[in-house]
Amino acid sequence: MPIKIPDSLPASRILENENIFVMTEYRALHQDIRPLQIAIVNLMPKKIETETQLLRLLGNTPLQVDVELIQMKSHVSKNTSSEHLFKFYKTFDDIKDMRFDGMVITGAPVEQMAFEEVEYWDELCQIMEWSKTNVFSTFHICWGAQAGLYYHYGIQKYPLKEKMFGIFQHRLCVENHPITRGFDEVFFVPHSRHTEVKRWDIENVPELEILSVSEKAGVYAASTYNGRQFFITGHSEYDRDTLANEYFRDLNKGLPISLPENYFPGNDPSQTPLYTWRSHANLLFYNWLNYYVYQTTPYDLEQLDPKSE
Ligand SMILES: CC(=O)SCCNC(=O)CCNC(=O)[C@H](O)C(C)(C)COP(=O)(O)OP(=O)(O)OC[C@H]1O[C@@H](n2cnc3c(N)ncnc32)[C@H](O)[C@@H]1OP(=O)(O)O
Ligand SMILES: N[C@@H](CCO)C(=O)O
Repeated sequence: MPIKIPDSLPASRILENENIFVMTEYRALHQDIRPLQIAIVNLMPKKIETETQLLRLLGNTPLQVDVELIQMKSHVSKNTSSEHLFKFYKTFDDIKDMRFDGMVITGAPVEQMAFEEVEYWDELCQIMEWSKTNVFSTFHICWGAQAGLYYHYGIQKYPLKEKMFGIFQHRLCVENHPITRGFDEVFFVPHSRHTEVKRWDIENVPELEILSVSEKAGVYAASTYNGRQFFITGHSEYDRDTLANEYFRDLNKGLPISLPENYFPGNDPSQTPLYTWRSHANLLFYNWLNYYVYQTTPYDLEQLDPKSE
């Protein structure tokens, strides 16, 4: 939340230079407050698990958040019951005339096929196109980030020789960026993917800025300069045991899988994994919701400007 201090207090200028959010008294008096409208396009197979993970993070602010869960009309989910989807989810047709302050597009286990082979690709493209006019800021995760970078900017994904699997160390590329406010100089995030986007492909797009990288896991976070789109290649939302579940799943199926890096104490899979990315995840979602949604979205969503990429 912003701090309200007299304009002339020395801390005001210092904190403003650090991008710490300082609100003038005038703005504080005139700020209208309403619940934020957030859509979650849930493409993950185990949708209840993902809903819980994302809602835990989106619920960790003093802001009121109204959430719409969105499923794909053009895909029948194998791993989440139709009862659950019928009860709690809407489709794009139901929401296309609405506007949202924020939207999350999740990962999906379809990264090893071409985008165009994904059953719901056309529908997702429709949603991503619509997001330019009907959503203030869109937060893309893992395959969702690859899909967004490809759809909006023509950026390709490439297969990795070995699955990027584990908890990797990251560093910031931009000093005092509001989305990374309060982050430690190095921080840890889970990655679990067979493909990657290349740093130079993103650097070649003038609208995009790289915010964080990992020596081992590559680009972690990028955004448009105006903050209307964020692309996050890791899974900060994952629970303590999500990578363990993926590891044992593949092991039991006889699939080639290495131990997740930097995850089980002593690399012993019988040990409980150390949860080293939770504070990062909370801060990332908190900062997005506060700085790129709540403080900047129009009070009247009908006044939303189209995204200028
Ligand atoms: C790169 C990232 O974004 S990582 C994010 C993805 N991470 C995860 O999904 C982690 C958890 N997932 C899992 O543990 C596994 O995917 C499981 C256990 C849910 C299912 O694994 P499997 O038994 O190998 O495969 P299964 O055939 O059941 O599911 C594969 C998924 O891909 C979907 N899929 C397969 N082919 C296509 C296609 N052409 N178009 C769209 N979806 C497809 C399936 O429908 C299913 O997803 P759904 O449940 O949403 O319908
Ligand atoms: N995180 C995914 C990768 C596949 O897209 C899994 O392990 O299921």
